[in-house]
Amino acid sequence: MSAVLRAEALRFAWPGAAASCIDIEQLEIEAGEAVFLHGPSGCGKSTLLSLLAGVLVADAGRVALLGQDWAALSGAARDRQRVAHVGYIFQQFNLLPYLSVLDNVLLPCRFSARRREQAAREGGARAQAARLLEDMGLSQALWKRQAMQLSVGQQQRVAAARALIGHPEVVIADEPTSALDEDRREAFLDVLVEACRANRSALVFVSHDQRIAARFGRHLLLPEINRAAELAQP
Ligand SMILES: Nc1ncnc2c1ncn2[C@@H]1O[C@H](COP(=O)(O)OP(=O)(O)OP(=O)(O)O)[C@@H](O)[C@H]1O
Repeated sequence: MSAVLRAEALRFAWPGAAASCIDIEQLEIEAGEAVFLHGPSGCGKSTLLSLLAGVLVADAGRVALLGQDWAALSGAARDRQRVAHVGYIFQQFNLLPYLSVLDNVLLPCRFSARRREQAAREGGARAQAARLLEDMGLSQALWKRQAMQLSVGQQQRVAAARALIGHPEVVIADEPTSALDEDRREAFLDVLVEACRANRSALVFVSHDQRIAARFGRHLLLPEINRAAELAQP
């Protein structure tokens, strides 16, 4: 089996912090796996996602995406690697506020030839963006609006469409359903989980919401693998 994400002897401390935030001996995530990552507030879930996606770089040990060690790349090369292979739904969405909804979704295809080529197999980037937005329940009337003019729940769904366009090998989602009502949440998960399953994208999904855990094939309680959390216990 080939892991799309692999962490070994991974250690990370936030600058100025007295102790490590992340200390994980080994973690492998395979293509097509749907991982529900959970644990108490502050246990390091978002930090781990940032390390897996090369937004943060390990202090010690290694994190590799598709066999490529993030630490071996320059900052610019990490950005290119991330946009080519990772769809990231941040807790704060990170949409470009003045760009239209549609242009936000198209961004990965603008910056990555790989994502563009993948989208081209399904009728082109614009057609795929349109399909994803429709699947997410965002009507065409919204597509030309600036992202900042959308509600929080609508922005979450735009961020998800942007993460999925061009079928990245890894989709990372940091509490992406927090602002959605129950119907929207279920529809959102239907689209996200099914898109990842169909494309064999690994999905790493952080949530406190145990009601949705059953949708995921693998459950990872972070304090069980994070020695830093264990050591931090009184
Ligand atoms: N930018 C930062 N600078 C310094 N410390 C940080 C930063 N971001 C997070 N931390 C610290 O790292 C620890 C883990 O935070 P993290 O956000 O990864 O936890 P989490 O499990 O995702 O929490 P939550 O469920 O509340 O979102 C916390 O102690 C937090 O204060």
